[in-house]
Amino acid sequence: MSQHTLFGDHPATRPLDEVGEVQFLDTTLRDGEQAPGVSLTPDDKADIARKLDAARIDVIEAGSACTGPGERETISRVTELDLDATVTSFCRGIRNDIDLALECGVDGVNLVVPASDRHIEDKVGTSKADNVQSTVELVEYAKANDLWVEVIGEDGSRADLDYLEELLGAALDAGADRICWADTVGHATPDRALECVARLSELGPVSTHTHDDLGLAVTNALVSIAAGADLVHGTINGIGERAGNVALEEVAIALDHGYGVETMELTEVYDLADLIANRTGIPLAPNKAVVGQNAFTHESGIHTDGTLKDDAMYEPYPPEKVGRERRLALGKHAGRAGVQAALDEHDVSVTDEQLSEIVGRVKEIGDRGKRVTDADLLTIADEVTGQEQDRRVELLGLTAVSGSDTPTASVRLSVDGEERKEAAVGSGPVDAAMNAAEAALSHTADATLEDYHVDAITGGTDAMVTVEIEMSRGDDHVAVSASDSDITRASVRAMVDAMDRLVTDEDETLVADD
Ligand SMILES: CC(C)C(=O)C(=O)O
Repeated sequence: MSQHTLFGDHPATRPLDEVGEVQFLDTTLRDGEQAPGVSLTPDDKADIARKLDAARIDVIEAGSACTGPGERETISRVTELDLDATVTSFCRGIRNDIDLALECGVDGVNLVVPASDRHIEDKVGTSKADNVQSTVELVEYAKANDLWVEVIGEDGSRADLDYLEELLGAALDAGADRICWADTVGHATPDRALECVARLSELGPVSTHTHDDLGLAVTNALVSIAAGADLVHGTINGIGERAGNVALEEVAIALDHGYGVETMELTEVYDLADLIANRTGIPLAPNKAVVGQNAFTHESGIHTDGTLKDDAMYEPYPPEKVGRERRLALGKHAGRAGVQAALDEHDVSVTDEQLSEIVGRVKEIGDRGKRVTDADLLTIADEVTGQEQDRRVELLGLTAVSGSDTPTASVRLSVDGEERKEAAVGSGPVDAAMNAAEAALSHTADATLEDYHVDAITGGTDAMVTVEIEMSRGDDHVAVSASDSDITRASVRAMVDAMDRLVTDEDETLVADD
């Protein structure tokens, strides 16, 4: 027996490293969109679906056709993309829901029928026998319309298991392609997941749909696979009702890293997570597994030193595997090795004594609860080495106007003593001001804004905000932060400071030729 058997030698489990193919059904566009406050436009759904397809997701549940005409338009946008993935709609146990799904041109339906007494009697108000009968008729109807059909027993983890077997067995007998065990309220412990999925997998192909209310969604998905499930439902970033669905990227990396089982294209994971965070407005927690900002960032002296000696010292797998890069951050736990590495990155040479002083000053900033950016480090290094340079790019003035008309902004900069003024429009005042600053600087140097991030430091409408940006120019990267009570001013100041750092080559002429 393999060492990789969950629950030891429980007769109902199979070794995860011997499971062969495991498919993914992504429900970011349906269960993910059911997270409070999330509403995706047709363009959002089309962009996300394209990315999911590029990441080799097998089935994309594009929405619930019964929601209304707007939702049907978004599902149709996805079906028109002609993706490799099977595209489905969620349908309640109502014939009209299947008709509405057919109008959207889907390949299949995820037919949800009640499974627990609570759902059958108190929610739907039917009997167990009628529920089986209507499920059979709905499956036959959907199959007669050439649809791929998965039948999901809602609240399956709280259902009577004998009844769940009867219901889903009848669905398979009526022609359903697969059945799904749903832990609708994230209530199951791993042993309950094992018991249910093992029994259902005796009937035919089984999917698993787990929620994270007990923080067990990934565990229960893995246990389900060990018990016989061969398709996992989930969302990217784990968004979804309440505490969310299982995060597919976490299941994917656990299967790959722990058991050598391949599922989705892992190198697409980070871009996908970023896109979904942006479009749904649900940010990624910094400590989120796989895709959080800190997942491959090392700050403490001991970890940075270890990582510089051996990349794998404090990482289970390399960041490139999931489309990311490793970062070494500076803060109160910084050590000499980390600071030296950061200085090397910016080609700054210092003596041992100067390094000690720089480390001390970096720690002081960290002790005040602040992150130490590249710009902070370079300013400290300039002061400690006595090589303070005159600024070459400075912000002289900024005006931004927003209201019911298109937001506009103008900025006035000094570049090597020459005054530059530009105006621009944007999607908001910050965007307009950043566009204006970019226009004023573009005669100077081609730089790219890589990252932009805002944090409110205090509460209230007069909150201080810190804007952190990362810019690159050729091979040079610089991270800069600026704090202000005005978010537009903080953004432009950060951008101008970053440019000032990126154009310090002494031989470069910044004044435009007229
Ligand atoms: C599959 C369906 C009904 C679902 O979202 C759930 O049970 O959580």
